[in-house]
Amino acid sequence: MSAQRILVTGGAGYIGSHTAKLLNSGGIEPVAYDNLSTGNRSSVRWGPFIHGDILDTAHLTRTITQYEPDAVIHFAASAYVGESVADPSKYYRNNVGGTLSLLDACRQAGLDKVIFSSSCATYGVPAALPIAETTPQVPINPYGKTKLIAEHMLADYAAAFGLRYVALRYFNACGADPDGELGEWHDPETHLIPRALLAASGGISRLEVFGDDYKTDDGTCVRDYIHVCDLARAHVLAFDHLAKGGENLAVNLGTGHGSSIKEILEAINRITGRSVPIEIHPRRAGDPPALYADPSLARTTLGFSPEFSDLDTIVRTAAPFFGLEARS
Ligand SMILES: NC(=O)c1ccc[n+]([C@@H]2O[C@H](COP(=O)([O-])OP(=O)(O)OC[C@H]3O[C@@H](n4cnc5c(N)ncnc54)[C@H](O)[C@@H]3O)[C@@H](O)[C@H]2O)c1
Ligand SMILES: O=c1ccn([C@@H]2O[C@H](COP(=O)(O)OP(=O)(O)O[C@H]3O[C@H](CO)[C@H](O)[C@H](O)[C@H]3O)[C@@H](O)[C@H]2O)c(=O)[nH]1
Repeated sequence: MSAQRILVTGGAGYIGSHTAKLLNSGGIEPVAYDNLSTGNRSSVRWGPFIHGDILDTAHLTRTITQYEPDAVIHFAASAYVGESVADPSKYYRNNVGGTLSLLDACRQAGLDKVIFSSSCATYGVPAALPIAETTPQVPINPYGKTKLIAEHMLADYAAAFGLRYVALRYFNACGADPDGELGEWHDPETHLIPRALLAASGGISRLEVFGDDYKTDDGTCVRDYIHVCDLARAHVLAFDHLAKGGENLAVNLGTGHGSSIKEILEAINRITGRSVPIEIHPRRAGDPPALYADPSLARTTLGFSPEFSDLDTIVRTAAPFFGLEARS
């Protein structure tokens, strides 16, 4: 059998680069295809880099024809909830138009396996917790809507053209490569944990905490934080699943456990010895109070369970990128 290879759209980004590293360590060559709009060229180190846009169907088709990958993992997208409310055009173009372009390139070039980055944002404000895959998907912002439309596109292409897919609905990605080779590098950074670490290290004066009057145990929002290395491994398992002829799937990737913002700040203090200066701000528009997964379907279908997703490991791996030492 020839060596295995996977096209990784968004391979210069945060989750894409961690996944590329893991693929490479398992003997699968990742071919990163990225326009570097939010990704970093320096994060592509484990396979070829193609500078291209997913909206360019002809370029994608040529790339697939040239490299003959066994599957594509489709990370490339715009991924800021707030920005999607302010500029829905960008999100429908890049996330819906871009996914359509990719699926058509796959069809033209005869590539039939797609692993897709979906999101718990497709559920909106869930009626009940934990969130199972059967929970109605009623997104409350354009970002979540574009991810849901892409899931519908996958199902329709599967029915009409025999496409095979796994849609992975990530909860909150966080943490960094334990070897220190990759981290979460966004500019501007909007995610909670990197911003809290920036505040702890003096990179910003304080963390703005968006709301402390939610109906949660301590008043702050609760999220299901999953380590990026666990997410990366789930993609490898999803590829194995499709390669073995497994059925099409849409599964949650979370831990099943929710952590509040205050618990995150306590973990940072425990691991780094630094306290995070904070300022309480009003609630951020569109933030559900609590989101956490029922992770059982990913376990039974893909054999996936998180290994790195306890708060201490998350902070311990992320802290060095902000010049903070983790206490042993
Ligand atoms: N980070 C999270 O917590 C989270 C949660 C749920 C889902 N997701 C999804 O996971 C995927 C990866 O997220 P991330 O956090 O690594 O984001 P990221 O911004 O670090 O990575 C996205 C990558 O896609 C590239 N890209 C964007 N538009 C492109 C285009 N038109 N053509 C080619 N490349 C393009 C960017 O340059 C970047 O390298 C996204 O689809 C995102 O929606 C992320
Ligand atoms: O400076 C900050 C940043 C965030 N938060 C709060 O921390 C929590 C987590 O916020 P993030 O921005 O880190 O993450 P989100 O839950 O908003 O978004 C993440 O999960 C979404 C699904 O709900 C999408 O998939 C999205 O791509 C992904 O970043 C929220 O309550 C937010 O209000 C703050 O208080 N201050």
